[in-house]
Amino acid sequence: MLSQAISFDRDKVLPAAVLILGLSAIWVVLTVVYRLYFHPLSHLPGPLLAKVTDLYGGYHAWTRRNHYHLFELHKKYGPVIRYGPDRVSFNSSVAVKEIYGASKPLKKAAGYRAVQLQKDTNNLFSSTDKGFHGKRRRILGQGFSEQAMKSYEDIVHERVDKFCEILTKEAGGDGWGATKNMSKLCAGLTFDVMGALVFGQPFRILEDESGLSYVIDAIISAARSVGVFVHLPMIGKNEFLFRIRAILRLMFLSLKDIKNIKSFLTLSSEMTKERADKEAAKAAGEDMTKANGTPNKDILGYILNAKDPETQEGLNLDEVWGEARLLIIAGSDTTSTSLAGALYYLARNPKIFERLRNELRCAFPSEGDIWPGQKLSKCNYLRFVIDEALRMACPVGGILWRETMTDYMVEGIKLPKGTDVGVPLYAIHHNTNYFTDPHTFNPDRWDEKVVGEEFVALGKSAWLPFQIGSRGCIGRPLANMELTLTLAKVVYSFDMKFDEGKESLGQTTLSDGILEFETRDQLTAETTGPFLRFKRAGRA
Ligand code: HEM
Repeated sequence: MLSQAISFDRDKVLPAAVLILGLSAIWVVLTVVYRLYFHPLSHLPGPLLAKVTDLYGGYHAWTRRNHYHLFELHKKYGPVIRYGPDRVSFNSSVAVKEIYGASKPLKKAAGYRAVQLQKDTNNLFSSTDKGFHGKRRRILGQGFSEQAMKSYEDIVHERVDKFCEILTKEAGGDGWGATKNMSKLCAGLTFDVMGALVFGQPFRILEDESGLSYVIDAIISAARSVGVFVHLPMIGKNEFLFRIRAILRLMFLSLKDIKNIKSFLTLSSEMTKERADKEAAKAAGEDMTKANGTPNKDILGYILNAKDPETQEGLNLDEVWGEARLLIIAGSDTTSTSLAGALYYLARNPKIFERLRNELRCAFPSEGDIWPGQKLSKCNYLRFVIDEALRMACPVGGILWRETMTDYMVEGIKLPKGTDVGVPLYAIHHNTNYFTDPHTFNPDRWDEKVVGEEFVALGKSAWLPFQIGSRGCIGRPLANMELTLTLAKVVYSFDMKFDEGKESLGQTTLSDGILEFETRDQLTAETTGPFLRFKRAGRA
């Protein structure tokens, strides 16, 4: 009986399986042939596999060297590459304007849904809907106004001073402090600043007192999967894959990572609730303390009270929590990468370091006089050093995909509706059409008096660490405040040198043997080092 049943099943199942396999194989072959020879983008150059499947880009995102890979590919294939069946990468400033400029018929690509932090709640960063984004940006924008920025100065200043204090902690008889892994220390600073600015209380990671340094690990590990998913449009487009993305994420996480992420979720939820309760308990404005004659608040203080100027709607607690987490994530890694990058290039270039110190010492009688504001923004060389660090070690070095909402032309190339397009930031920042010797750290390239107005304008057209347009970085003024203040204070007061045994850590060698500070791209970046030692410097 049993053998009869099996043979009966086999008689039916086998041909069905063969049929399904056969049809699938035909479907795969037809899809490949279509994508290679008949697709509207089939005439564009690019790696064969990328033309056939998005898994090619997904794989390179997984290696976290996608930005370096795109740079090499553009060198090989030219300014336009097909980097997925329906994806095109452009390496030109014309494309920057046509893709990211204001009022273009493009929106964030479907891959961004992967950045959605809560199940069904979008945030400012993840939303692909222009209407939703406009409303949300009007609300969050109130936490980044000029007046708001002024009110944050005290908090940032306090954390930067703590950062400086740590540099020569444990100094020996020769005055040189113990070696510091600057990626770690800069992350401590920027996470502390974001904790203080978002929730009104620093995480105190710098002091290593609070036991909250796991927050950094949690965010870095969570970013790994996001950095891959954002390059896999199927995760945003296919509802099933989108719903199971939490399970897919497990492939990128260890048990420790999961524990850290869970703890961060609980912590941020509790801090948001606590902050909202405080705000509710007081009349608006009652919790302001005076600093420099301006009201002192944190970002949640603004967000909790903010209303969309057009609709008068505010955010509910869940939405506030989502935005709070987004701000911690978006505002910490990015700024710490730029800071670590700038310190790496300053340590590598003692003449540039000295010139910067001279500028600062002429501008300020003592370190204590360094404060955000006009005097600091007039330090042009400091600005050039930061802009150059943001070019070389761009914290978001990959490609930020946008989807065409109609048939659309970029660089004269007709793209069907639904095509993902973008400009890879690392690649354009190292494009010789805009930057001579692009792998050389040269702040003078931003000085009109040295290279001329035209040349600076050319560079600026291809410099977009904060992205441009309506989806550009909302936190740019805050990042600028942190970067200028920290670098000014460090360079003003400290000598620095590499730890000789660890000098080569945290660097990468590109294909032609060029050495650079390594950024491991996972939408934002993970970095190591530089490993530096500091000593309080006397005044000549
Ligand atoms: C040097 C530091 C920073 C760099 C290089 C940077 C870079 C960027 C870039 C390239 C984008 C566009 C991303 C995209 O199109 O997908 C962006 C967006 C964003 N950034 Fe930053 N960022 C920095 C610091 C900050 C800080 C300090 C904050 C918050 C306090 C912040 C919050 C955000 C938010 C919320 C968005 C989404 C804006 C929107 O879609 O409207 N960033 N950033």
